[in-house]
Amino acid sequence: MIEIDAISKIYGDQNAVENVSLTIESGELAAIVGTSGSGKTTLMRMINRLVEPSAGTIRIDGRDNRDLPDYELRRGIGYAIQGHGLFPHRTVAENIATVPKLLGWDKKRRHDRVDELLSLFHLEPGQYRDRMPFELSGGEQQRIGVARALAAEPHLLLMDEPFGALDPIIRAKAQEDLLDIQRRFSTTIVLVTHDMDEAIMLGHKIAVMSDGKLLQYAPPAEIITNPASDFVNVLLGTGDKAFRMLSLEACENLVEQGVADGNPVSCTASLKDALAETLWSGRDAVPVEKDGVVIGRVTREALIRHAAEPRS
Ligand SMILES: Nc1ncnc2c1ncn2[C@@H]1O[C@H](COP(=O)(O)OP(=O)(O)OP(=O)(O)O)[C@@H](O)[C@H]1O
Repeated sequence: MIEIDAISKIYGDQNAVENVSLTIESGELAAIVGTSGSGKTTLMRMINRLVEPSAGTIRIDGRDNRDLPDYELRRGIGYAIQGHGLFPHRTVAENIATVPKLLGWDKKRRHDRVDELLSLFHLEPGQYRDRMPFELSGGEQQRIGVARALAAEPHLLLMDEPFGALDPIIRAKAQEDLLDIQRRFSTTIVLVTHDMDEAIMLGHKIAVMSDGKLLQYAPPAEIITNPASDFVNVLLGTGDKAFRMLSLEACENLVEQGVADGNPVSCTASLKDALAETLWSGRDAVPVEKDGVVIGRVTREALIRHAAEPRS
C-alpha cells in the first residue's frame, strides 16, 4: 500500500504538486491523468524519491520512504518510462537482467527469468535474447523496457507513459499484457498517462491532476458518473459519444480566421485531435495548416461547443 499524505513539491515559486493526499491499495493499479505540466510525473517520482518532496510524507507498506535505503527504493520498485531507457550496448537479456544481477541472482535464475518475461511479452526468447536494442522495433524496445522494470518481481511498479510511443494496435496489446501481469502477480502499479481512455481501461482508481492539484481520486465508474468538476468532465469526454463525433470530422470544418501560437495541426486532422492538442498543450487555440501554409485557427471554446452540439 502506498499512502501519499499532504505531499507538495515547489520549484522556485511554482507549486508543481500541491498538498496531494491519496492511498493506493496493494495489488491495485492507480492511473494518474491530467494535462501537460499538471504534476503527474513529479508526484510519481516522489514515490521512489527520484524527486524529494518539499512537504508531506509518503509511506510504502507503512514505512516512510525517507527511511527506506536507496537500493531498496531503486531495486525494489520497478520503473518504466516512455522511450524505455534501454542500455544501448547491452543485449536484450542483459538489459532485462540488470536488477536481478545487482541483487546477486545466479545465472540460471536470471536466464530463466529473462525467458519467462520475453515469453510473457510475446517475444520468442531464442530470437530476441541476444539482440541489441537497435535491432528492435520501437514497440519491441518499449516492451523490453517494461520487462526490465518487472524483472526482479517488484511489488510496486511505477510507469510513466510507458505506452505513449506505441501505435494503437501494439498499444492495446501492451495494455492487455500489463493487465495480465498485474492480475497474475498482484503488482501494485502507478501509471502516469495523458490518455483518459487508457486510465479508464487499466485503472482501479484514477487520480485526476490539474495545476499540481488533485481534483478527484476515485474508481473509473465514479469518475464517469460523478465527475468532481467541469474540467474532469472535459477530460472524460474523450470516451463519449460527442467526442466520437468529433473524431469523425476534420479541422477544416471548424477553422476560423485569427492567429494562434505553437505547432499547427493539419486541416485533415480530426476535431478530436485538435481538442486534445489544445488541452494537452494548454493552449486556447491552435493554428491550422493546409499544404504547409497556416490557414487560420481552431479554438478550444469552439471545439467544446461543437462537441456539445455536433450538428449545430
Ligand atoms: N526539475 C524541475 N525544475 C523546475 N520545474 C520543474 C521541474 N520538474 C518539473 N517542473 C515543473 O513542474 C510542473 C509539473 O511537471 P510534471 O513533469 O510533473 O508534469 P506532468 O503532468 O508530468 O507533465 P507532462 O505530461 O508534460 O510530462 C511543470 O510546470 C514543470 O515545468
